[in-house]
Amino acid sequence: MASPKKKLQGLVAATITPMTEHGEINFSVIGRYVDYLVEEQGVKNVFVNGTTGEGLSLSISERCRVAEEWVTKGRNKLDQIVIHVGALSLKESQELAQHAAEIGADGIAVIAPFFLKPWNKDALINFLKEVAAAAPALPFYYYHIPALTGVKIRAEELLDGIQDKIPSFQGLKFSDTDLLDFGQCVDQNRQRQFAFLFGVDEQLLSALVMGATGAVGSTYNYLGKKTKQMLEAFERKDFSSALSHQFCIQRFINFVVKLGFGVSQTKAIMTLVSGIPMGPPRLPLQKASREFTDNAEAKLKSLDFLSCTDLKGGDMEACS
Ligand SMILES: CC(=O)N[C@H](C=O)[C@@H](O)[C@H](O)[C@H](O)CO
Ligand SMILES: CC(=O)C(=O)O
Repeated sequence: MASPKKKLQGLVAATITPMTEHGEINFSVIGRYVDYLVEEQGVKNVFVNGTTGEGLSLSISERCRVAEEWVTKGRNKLDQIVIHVGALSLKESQELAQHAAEIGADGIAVIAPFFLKPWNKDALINFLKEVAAAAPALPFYYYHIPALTGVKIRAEELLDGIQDKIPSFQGLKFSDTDLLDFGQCVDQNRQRQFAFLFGVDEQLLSALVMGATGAVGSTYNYLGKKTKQMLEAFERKDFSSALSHQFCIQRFINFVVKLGFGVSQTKAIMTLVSGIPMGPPRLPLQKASREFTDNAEAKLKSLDFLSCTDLKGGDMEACS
């Protein structure tokens, strides 16, 4: 059985894949990106080539090169680097898993194949098992994101007996709002040392109550520090501060969701907050509009998520 050096816990940033204006991957800024996460956001775990990283929009060789760059630049700086290796083709997924093992990644994660879909638990488990077997020494995480894959097999059902089939199974990344399903994953696996990583950043506090051991999300790229304050308040059982922090984060996410929020917008926000050019997304996604970026910037400033000198105290709505 694969045994991670340390259980994956706390915040995990779902990394953005930086691109040039011409749509090529901008490998040159990944080193700076690692330093920014560690030094400015206090985030030391990353989830590479997932939804936010446009993993499914990259070629296999690009995915390998991105993974290599994170592993190289993250060495001695990051705690854990998990590579998403899900693909529609089992062969490609296995190739990516093997590659992740070769370069020394700390774990692999896989989504359900989403074009020709597994229609029941056994079909999905069989697919996942074959991918995991290509990198048997690497901790394996199932990435549950039914709204995007269309595969609605409940995580609770999938986890039942999963280690018998996939000995390297170490945890779940749960990107859904069904807290009954999530809570039952935790409740039914109490004896096992699984990582339960929640993936809906605006609802993380509810998932912590249900037993989440960590979180993977796009907003931890730029709200990592803020979210850590919430985790710390929760740890010390100061639930009223934890709730204030969650509401503060919600005010921002609610604002951008109403404007239309996705990977393109995440790239624009991260460029603003970190100063590192993340560039446009790759087609079929389209670049966030100037209007979006201006509105997001004003909101970030008023919530004090972005240092600013041009706002008067009266215009601020910063939370403690
Ligand atoms: C669909 C999607 O990309 N979900 C992300 C991770 O799973 C989240 O981090 C969201 O971006 C975040 O919760 C904001 O809605
Ligand atoms: C949010 C997340 O986990 C992803 O981008 O894959």
